[in-house]
Amino acid sequence: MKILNVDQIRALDQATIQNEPIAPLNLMERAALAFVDWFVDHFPDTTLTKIFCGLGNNGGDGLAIARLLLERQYPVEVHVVRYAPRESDDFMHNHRRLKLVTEKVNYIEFSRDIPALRHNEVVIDAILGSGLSRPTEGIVKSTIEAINRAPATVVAVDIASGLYADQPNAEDDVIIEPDYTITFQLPKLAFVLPKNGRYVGEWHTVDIRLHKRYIDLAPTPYYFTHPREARLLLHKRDRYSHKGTFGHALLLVGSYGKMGAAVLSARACLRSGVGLLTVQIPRCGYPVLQTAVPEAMCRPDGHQYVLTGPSEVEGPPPGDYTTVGIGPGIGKAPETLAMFRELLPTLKKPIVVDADALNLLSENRELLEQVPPNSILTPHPKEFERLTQTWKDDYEKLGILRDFAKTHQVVVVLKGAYSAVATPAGEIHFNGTGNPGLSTGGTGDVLTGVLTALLAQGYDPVEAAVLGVYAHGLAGDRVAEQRGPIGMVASDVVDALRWE
Ligand SMILES: NC(=O)C1=CN([C@@H]2O[C@H](COP(=O)(O)OP(=O)(O)OC[C@H]3O[C@@H](n4cnc5c(N)ncnc54)[C@H](O)[C@@H]3O)[C@@H](O)[C@H]2O)[C@@H](O)CC1
Ligand SMILES: [K+]
Repeated sequence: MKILNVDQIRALDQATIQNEPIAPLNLMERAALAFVDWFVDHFPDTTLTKIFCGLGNNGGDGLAIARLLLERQYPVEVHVVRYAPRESDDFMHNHRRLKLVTEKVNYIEFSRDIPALRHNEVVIDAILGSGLSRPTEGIVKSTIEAINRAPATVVAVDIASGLYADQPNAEDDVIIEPDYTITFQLPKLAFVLPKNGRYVGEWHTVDIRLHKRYIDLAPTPYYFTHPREARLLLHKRDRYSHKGTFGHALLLVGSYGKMGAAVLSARACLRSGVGLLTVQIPRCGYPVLQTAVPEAMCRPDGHQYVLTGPSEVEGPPPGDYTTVGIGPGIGKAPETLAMFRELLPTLKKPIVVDADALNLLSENRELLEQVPPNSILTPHPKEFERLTQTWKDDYEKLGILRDFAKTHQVVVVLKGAYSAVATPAGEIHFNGTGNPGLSTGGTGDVLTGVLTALLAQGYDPVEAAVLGVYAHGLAGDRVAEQRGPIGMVASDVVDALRWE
């Protein structure tokens, strides 16, 4: 699904109002209803709910939510933060409507008006939404600080008050730290940026039937991979297919002391549907690989400890394989660099480049030009920084990422929470699967195996990256569900891969 910027979100609201057509007040009612449906499902017990409203349309949503919850017998307290003399029209309409249901609306003008908040209460934050245009200050700031100090559960309407939807906040901005964000229709860019984690919490979109045609036509470089979209990428298997149909991949992996990386990438490659797999490892890894991964063919390198290229076992040149995956555990020995340098010009089809192969690229930048177009590079942020430059915030990082993918015509998977897949066309697809349990040694090697397998099966490289990252994260989520994230190891992730 698309991620739109604030101007586009505003235009989308207007397009919905004009084209459906629907009165703005009714659209607000629809948004409030969608929020309340989620809320009632999630908080079925009628705990005391304190709703904090600003004076714009986010506040209007809050007032409508208050009325709808009161109608459902929820004990609700409304607190309007009166930071300015004027309210929006739809705020005023909803204020009048609320007054028909309850007399009790509280106003916060001074700090002493801020109510106490207890741990068994739920706070709904409807102070500021996507209309945020400056840092929070005065009574808005004090109210947010009080909410953040409180032990109550906090649910933000649309976006946490004080958080910009599509531009960086200053370090000292005061922003709501919600447990949940319930946002309308589409996620906001701010939600998928690592620095904002605590200003988003767990986020969900609720459908308020905004104008589909506007969304379809709106230009944006940013996408979030919906599970439905990821599943659609999966190739169906013909019952008459044979192992040749799914390609023959070559993995160049491992070195003395890092043969685990070779095993993990090989096992993940096989578990991701590759037809045939050959793994080239330094000679010392031969018994390891033949024992741990009997399904793979093995090409022992001429060198005992590191990869150098030549092998005693006859085989086609790397360029003849359907694809090549290189990097996990290979180290940076001069002989390995020499091999890499010789190898690249012989490859014409997209490959997967990871780990130490990326570090070799950073240290020998002229090699970047030799990487076959549409190859997939899978750096974590440190590796990406070495490949490019440092950034001052997540937004600048996205710019650098898009430029890099476009300039070098490669697909870059920037790993982390919400891994970002940058395409040669300059788009970025954020992934939502995965959990902190994946921050453990070897999970990157697993991803290399997954992506290599998908390329071998003929997936378009962008689709391979989007689907592979999604499936890898989902496997991690399955493991975390079964055994918790802390004890998760990379082999578990291999075993939990499923393609359906
Ligand atoms: N436009 C629509 O049709 C819909 C809008 N919806 C809601 O409307 C929200 C956007 O509403 P608004 O555009 O009124 O904006 P907000 O409610 O976010 O902000 C209200 C006003 O506060 C002022 N403001 C900005 N930064 C401030 C700050 N730091 N301190 C104090 N005041 C500040 C701005 O002048 C803005 O007009 C969305 O987040 C969403 O919750 C929903 O009802 C869905 C439909
Ligand atoms: K809000």
